[in-house]
Order: sequence, then C-alpha cells, then structure tokens
Amino acid sequence: MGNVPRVPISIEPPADAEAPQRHPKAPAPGEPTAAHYEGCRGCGDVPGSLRIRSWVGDDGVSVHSRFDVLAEHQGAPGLLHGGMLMTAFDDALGTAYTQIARSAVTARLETDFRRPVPVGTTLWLRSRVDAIVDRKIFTSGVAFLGELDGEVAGTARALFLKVGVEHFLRHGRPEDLEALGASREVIEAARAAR
Ligand SMILES: CCCCCCCC/C=C\CCCCCCCC(=O)SCCNC(=O)CCNC(=O)[C@H](O)C(C)(C)COP(=O)(O)OP(=O)(O)OC[C@H]1O[C@@H](n2cnc3c(N)ncnc32)[C@H](O)[C@@H]1OP(=O)(O)O
Repeated sequence: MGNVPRVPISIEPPADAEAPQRHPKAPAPGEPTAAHYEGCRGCGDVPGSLRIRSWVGDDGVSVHSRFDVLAEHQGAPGLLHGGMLMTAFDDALGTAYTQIARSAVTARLETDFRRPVPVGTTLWLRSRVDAIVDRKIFTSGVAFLGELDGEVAGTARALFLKVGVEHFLRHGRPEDLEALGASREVIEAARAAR
C-alpha cells in the first residue's frame, strides 16, 4: 500500500453526543437559508451550478432543498449522474450545518443510491445535523423523488470538520476571498503568505 492512507474511521456519532442547537441568527423555519458562498457549484448562481435552493425546516434545525434534475446532469442515458447526487448531498448537508455552526469542510461523505433519478425529476432533500462533538459535525440526509417524503432516491451521511478562516486563506485563491467580503488587508495577507 506504500504511502496510501488508511481508510478513515467510521462517521457514526457517539451515542452521548450533544444535541444540535439552532444558531440564534439562523433564518426562521420556512425561510430560505442564507447562501454560504455565491461561487458555490451546488447553490451559487454560476455556470455549471446545480442551482440548489434550501429552506429551513419546521423544527428550525433541519433543512429541505430542491434540485431540478436537467439533461446536463446525466451520467447514464436519461438518468442523474451519481456524483451529481453526491454534490447535491454535500451542498444540502453543508447548508444544514450552517444553521448551527460556522465554517467547516467535508471530511467524509457516504451516499447510498436507492433508485434511478430520471432527467426532469425534481429531487427534494431533507438534511439535518445529528450531533456535534468538538470540531466534528455529523450530518445525514434523504433525497426524495418528486416531493418531500416521496419515494427515496438516496440517503447520505457526512462528517464536516470545523475550520477557521485560515483554512481558506491558506488553501484558497486570495482573489476568491473578495467574493466573501474579506477586507483588502486580509486578501493582501493571504497573497503574501503564499
Ligand atoms: C474570509 C473567509 C471566510 C470563509 C467563509 C467560509 C464559507 C464556507 C462556509 C460554509 C460552506 C458550507 C457548504 C459546504 C458545501 C461544500 C463543502 C465542501 O465541498 S468542502 C470541500 C471538500 N473538502 C475538503 O476540501 C476538505 C479537505 N480536507 C482537509 O482540509 C482536512 O483533511 C480536514 C480539515 C478535513 C481535516 O484535517 P485536520 O488536520 O484539521 O484534522 P485531522 O487531525 O486530520 O482530523 C481531526 C479528526 O477528524 C477525524 N477525521 C478527519 N478526516 C476524517 C474522515 N475523512 N473520516 C472520518 N474521520 C475523519 C480524524 O480522525 C480526527 O479524529 P480524532 O480527533 O482523532 O477523533
């Protein structure tokens, strides 16, 4: 195996993990969620984006999301590409955690593909944070065909790890930080640090 890393550990949250609390500044139930980044391929208004839209669920913690499956999302003829469904889950589960915590990145994402998803389908996803333990945010979600609580097309679990702004300063392109509203000083510092 050489230098290949070991397969990561399970993302099952511990049984005694703390229950997630809604962030006081998060949108109210039924309201659209705040976009996390306008350049995002999942929910941003950019070429190639899946243009996913999300709303806060009735409980104020979960999120439901809409993804209209178009011809440009095909893998097999007439059917949604599996990686596109994973992108949708990554975005929806990431949006769920932003109701509760600040920036975090996907460390692990597991998806089960239960039913084929034909082009022309509207997929509805329900996502939630199951537990937060220190930096770890455990999330899960379900994708339904046609309507919320319709036939299950797929299920997913993801582990997000909280990171600070320095993650994006260190690894991202400084110019992209402008889109996040970072100050000129922060952008120049990021540029100088590269
Ligand atoms: C002015 C700036 C403002 C910024 C504003 C922010 C806006 C954005 C906000 C919100 C977005 C919401 C929407 C998101 C939607 C899309 C999300 C994506 O697509 S994210 C891109 C894809 N993901 C990556 O690129 C990560 C790449 N990976 C990494 O950078 C690192 O691996 C990282 C940060 C995930 C972990 O590295 P470590 O060095 O910090 O932590 P270690 O020590 O490795 O792990 C800590 C613990 O986590 C476990 N762990 C780590 N990875 C694991 C894994 N894959 N599976 C299971 N456990 C894992 C480890 O075993 C360890 O556990 P033990 O503390 O020992 O219990």
